[in-house]
Amino acid sequence: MNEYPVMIRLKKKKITVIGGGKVAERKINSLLQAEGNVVVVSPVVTKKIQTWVENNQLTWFKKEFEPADVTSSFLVIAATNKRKINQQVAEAVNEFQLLNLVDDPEKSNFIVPSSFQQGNLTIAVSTSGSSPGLAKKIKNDLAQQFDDTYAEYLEFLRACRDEVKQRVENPEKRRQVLKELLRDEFFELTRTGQINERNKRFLSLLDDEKGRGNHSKGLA
Ligand SMILES: C[C@@]1(CC(=O)O)c2cc3[nH]c(cc4nc(cc5[nH]c(cc(n2)[C@H]1CCC(=O)O)[C@@](C)(CC(=O)O)[C@@H]5CCC(=O)O)C(CC(=O)O)=C4CCC(=O)O)c(CCC(=O)O)c3CC(=O)O
Ligand SMILES: NC(=O)C1=CN([C@@H]2O[C@H](COP(=O)(O)OP(=O)(O)OC[C@H]3O[C@@H](n4cnc5c(N)ncnc54)[C@H](O)[C@@H]3O)[C@@H](O)[C@H]2O)C=CC1
Repeated sequence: MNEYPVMIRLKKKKITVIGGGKVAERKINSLLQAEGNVVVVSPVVTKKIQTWVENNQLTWFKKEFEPADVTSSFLVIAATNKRKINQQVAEAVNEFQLLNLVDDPEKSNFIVPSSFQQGNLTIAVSTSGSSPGLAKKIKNDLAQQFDDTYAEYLEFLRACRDEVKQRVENPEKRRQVLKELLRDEFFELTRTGQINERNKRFLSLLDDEKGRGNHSKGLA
């Protein structure tokens, strides 16, 4: 069976993590990056989780798991070191809730890939649980390759995309201009800091398309 990869928007969504150990800490770290409203249920938590509590970045219920803890959660992670407790969490959720058991991929309806972000670029690697360690290794290799030039390049591409949407009506021409921006030349001009030259070349692409001398406000 293949999983279906998605990018979930968690902003302000209630997320409940049962357990507050090393694995819970790792999952919470990325949930906070996504601005989820994180609630932790655990008698004990790591130092780092305590720091997040002190900084009001999450809510901690210092207690053992009870089924009522997960009734109103959008997403639930069972991350205790006790298999039996994690199974009880699985029994407490309904079929419409997102559920991850850190020790039982089969009973989870989602698993977490190894991922990193470089600006608006997200690279996520999954092995469907075959080897989380390999997923991490591949992610680390890719992180070397996709340096911060990509974040800057993506900002440029985003601005161009907005401009093209406004100014080029013909869908085929739109696609053509957007495709031209993926040429190595535009990446290299970004990498070497030749921003004026890069933006000028973009505008000339637009002018070519329109056949007249338009000038952009955003990227001129
Ligand atoms: C199925 C899945 C469910 C889930 O957690 O979503 C799952 C399950 C399990 N992991 C286990 C072990 C380890 N997990 C890691 C690391 C990560 N594990 C992550 C995800 C996933 N782990 C999901 C599948 C992802 C996929 O394959 O696509 C990452 C990618 C994401 C994250 O957790 O944020 C994160 C890397 C983060 C990063 O990039 O830094 C390491 C390495 C390390 O810690 O350095 C080890 C030790 C080495 C090893 O065992 O390989 C065990 C055995 C526990 C035991 O021994 O009892 C189970 C349980 C089982 O297999 O049944
Ligand atoms: N999916 C993954 O990426 C990985 C999963 N694992 C699995 O994750 C499990 C947890 O690992 P760690 O975080 O290292 O363990 P840990 O021992 O550091 O933390 C366990 C946490 O569970 C809490 N807990 C125990 N009983 C509880 C209860 N009744 N209600 C609420 N919280 C309770 C403890 O207070 C503690 O905070 C391991 O047993 C292992 O099977 C391990 C490595 C990676």
